[in-house]
Formats: sequence, structure tokens, C-alpha cells
Amino acid sequence: MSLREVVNATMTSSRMLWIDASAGVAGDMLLGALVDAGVGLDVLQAAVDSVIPGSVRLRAAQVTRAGLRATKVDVDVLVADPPHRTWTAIRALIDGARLDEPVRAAAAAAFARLAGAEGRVHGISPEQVHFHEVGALDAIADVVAACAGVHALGVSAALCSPIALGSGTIEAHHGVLPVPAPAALELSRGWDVAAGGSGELATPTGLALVTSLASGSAPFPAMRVEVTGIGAGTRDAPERANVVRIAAGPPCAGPQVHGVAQEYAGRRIGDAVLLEANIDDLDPRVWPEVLAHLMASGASDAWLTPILMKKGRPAHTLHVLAEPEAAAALGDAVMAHTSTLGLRRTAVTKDVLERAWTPLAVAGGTVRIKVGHRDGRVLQVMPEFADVVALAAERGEPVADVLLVAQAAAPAAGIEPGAPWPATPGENPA
Ligand SMILES: O=C([S-])c1cc(C(=O)S)c[n+]([C@@H]2O[C@H](COP(=O)(O)O)[C@@H](O)[C@H]2O)c1
Ligand code: NI
Repeated sequence: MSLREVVNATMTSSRMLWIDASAGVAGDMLLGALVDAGVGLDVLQAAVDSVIPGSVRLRAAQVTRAGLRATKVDVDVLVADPPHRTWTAIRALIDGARLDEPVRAAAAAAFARLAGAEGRVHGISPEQVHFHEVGALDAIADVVAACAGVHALGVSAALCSPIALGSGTIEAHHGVLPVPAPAALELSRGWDVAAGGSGELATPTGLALVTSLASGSAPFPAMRVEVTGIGAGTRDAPERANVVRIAAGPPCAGPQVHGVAQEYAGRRIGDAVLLEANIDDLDPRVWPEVLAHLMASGASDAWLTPILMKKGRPAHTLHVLAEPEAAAALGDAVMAHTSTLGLRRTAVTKDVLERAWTPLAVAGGTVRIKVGHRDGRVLQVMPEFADVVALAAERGEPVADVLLVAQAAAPAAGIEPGAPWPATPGENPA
């Protein structure tokens, strides 16, 4: 099959998902929207059962919210005294479950975001974050079922509307919390949000899901809408329907696709902090975990360079790039997780290209093409590697093959170094 035939064959089988969280978002609302869009409750239940067998039962019912029909999904907890679970324990459950690989990866990514945000808020490492009793089962069910539902809809790229967070206060486990709840606010970084009303409209779990499933905030993308779903939240307030809406279908060809990519283009990054330490006495087997922990704790990047340091000792320099507000916590993490007695902090200015992500139909799915552009010209073009890996796993193809097809798809869509940006639609926009 030629690339052209592969692309044509996949144009109708890979879907974009648009999530309308303009009235807020929670895990149960997303599940309701997915069931409303046609995903079987049994599909969601099976995914959850593979992670926490016999622990929860999902129930769906038709309800109205401010006069609009919607599907409400409830998560009934079946066990009498459910355990507290750390993120480490939950990750082991997800890793050990019989889940499709894309579902496992999406669920792990969403939970990692949730644990990372809770960890930053409470000043502990993500691994130490405890999900309490019923909350742990509830969150596992929401996250795993939502990821399974999105996969079942055939979605390979998603965008989200500006998100309503709410206002006021809520009673939580540790007393009264401001709205947006601290973890919700943490999860909102980099996303378009507004208060949008009173009460808690977006929960941490809902935000962790949409901000890991979707690649950015965007108005309605250019797509052919094939399925829609409306999911209800618990409260029914008269002033605005407490619902999440979703729409899924193939992205359509045309200049609008590139226009959308422009509208959710990555933000220009300005000031940053570089933390560095020369370390000669850490067991080298520990380094991968240290780097993974720093990334999970909010570092923009963390890496090592081999050096020959004082006294002729082979050693490593640890480099951690961070947004200024995350630097203090990351400095503490470096002290806690390595053997260093100190570190250097340097204020750096990052000169970055404007970025945009354009979804293209590639070999049975959708891969976002990351475009670096400046002054109306494309300078860098790179398939988003995580999308390539996920698609390769889904199709059972070698990553290198999918990468080649994805790299070839970009010039065919008029996206190549030196080309004008926004791109003139070529032969192969998704
Ligand atoms: O229990 C804890 S630690 C807790 C922390 C936070 C922070 O924002 S920190 C928020 N909450 C509230 O718990 C409920 C359930 O949230 P889900 O995401 O599981 O739906 C919600 O009201 C949170 O704001 C709890
Ligand atoms: Ni908390």
C-alpha cells in the first residue's frame, strides 16, 4: 500500500475528539459523555475490572440538567473498607492490568498528572501521594474508564474548550478548600480557563483527564462530527446545565485545520531557571529514577552530562530546567534524591520558536506534527514522538516505520522547513 493509500484509508478511521468543558469537568461527567456517545458501559466496566476487580460498579442513567437531557454515570464502591493507596501502588495496578496499551499509557499519564499536582500542592513527591479510601477507587475508575472510552471511540487526537473552574469554597478531606481546589489550579497551568460560575465546576480528576487526553485549549476544530455525547455532573443548578459535551469524528481537510493549530499554538516561554550540581558519589543505578522523579515533579527537562571533576574524578553534572515558580521545589527534590550538598541556580532566558501542533492522518491513526515557526516561516517539523509510539503500539508496527510515514506525511501537507506558516493545505491534511 502506498503512503497515499495508507493515508486515505485512515482518514475516516481516526477521530478527533473535542471536549466542551465550558460548564466544568469531572471524571463522572466524562464517563457520562462517553456512554452518551455510544461507548458501552460494559467496555468501561471491563477496563476498570482489569485494574480493581470486583471493587466498583458503573451505573448509567438518563437525567436532565437545567432542562437538557444527559447521561449520568455513577461509580458504586462495592468494598466495605477500601485501602488508602499511593500513586506508586496505583501505578503498579495499572501496569499489571490487562488493558490495551494505549489505554494503559493514557491512564498512567492522567494519574501521573493528578499525583504530580497533589504532590506539588502538599509538598511531597508524587510517589508519596495518598489517594484516600473511596476516593482512590473512584479516581481509578474515572481515569481508567475515561481512557478506555476515548480509545473505544477511535480517538487519536483531542482538544478541549476553555475550562470553567468555578469559584467559592468546598468541604474536602482536610477541611475547607478554596475553589479552584489547589490541585485543580495546579493542573490548569498552560490551559485556557475561567471561573465560569459558582461552586466546584472542575475537579482535579476531571482536569487531570482532559489535560492529559487533549493536546491543548482550542475552539471547535475543523472536523466532521460523527458522534456526540452529553455527560451530567451530580448537581443540577438552574442557571447553567452541569454537563460536559463531547464531539468526535475525523478531522477535515482544509485551511481551517491549520488555523486551529495556530489558535492553540504553544505559548512563547520566557524566563527559566537552570539548577545544576556536579555529583561523583551517587550509585549510577539511581540516576534514571532521579531524572524520572524530577520530570514528574514539574521539571521542563532534566538531564546528565558526564564530566571529569576536581581531583580527576569521573562524575556527572545534573541539569534541571524549570519554570521560576517550580525551581524551589525542584531544588529541594535534587537535595532529597541525590547525594549533593549544594546546587547552582542560574536564571536563563529561553529564546523559543512559536510552536503549533497539527494533527495529520498517518498509517491508521493521527499523529500531531510539532511545527516550530517564526516570522511566518516553518523552521522545524517533527512528529510528536509519544503519538508515534502510541500508534505503533496500537498497530503492532515498528516505531521506526511509523516515524518514517509520519515524517513523510508532513511535506505532503505543505509543512516543511522554509514553507510559509500557517501552511497552505497540501495533499494530506488530516
Ligand atoms: O483529599 C484531598 S488531598 C483533596 C485535595 C484536593 C486538592 O485540590 S489538593 C482536592 N480535593 C477535593 O476532593 C474532591 C474529589 O476530587 P476528585 O478529583 O477525586 O473528583 C474534590 O472536591 C476535590 O477538590 C481533595
Ligand atoms: Ni490534596
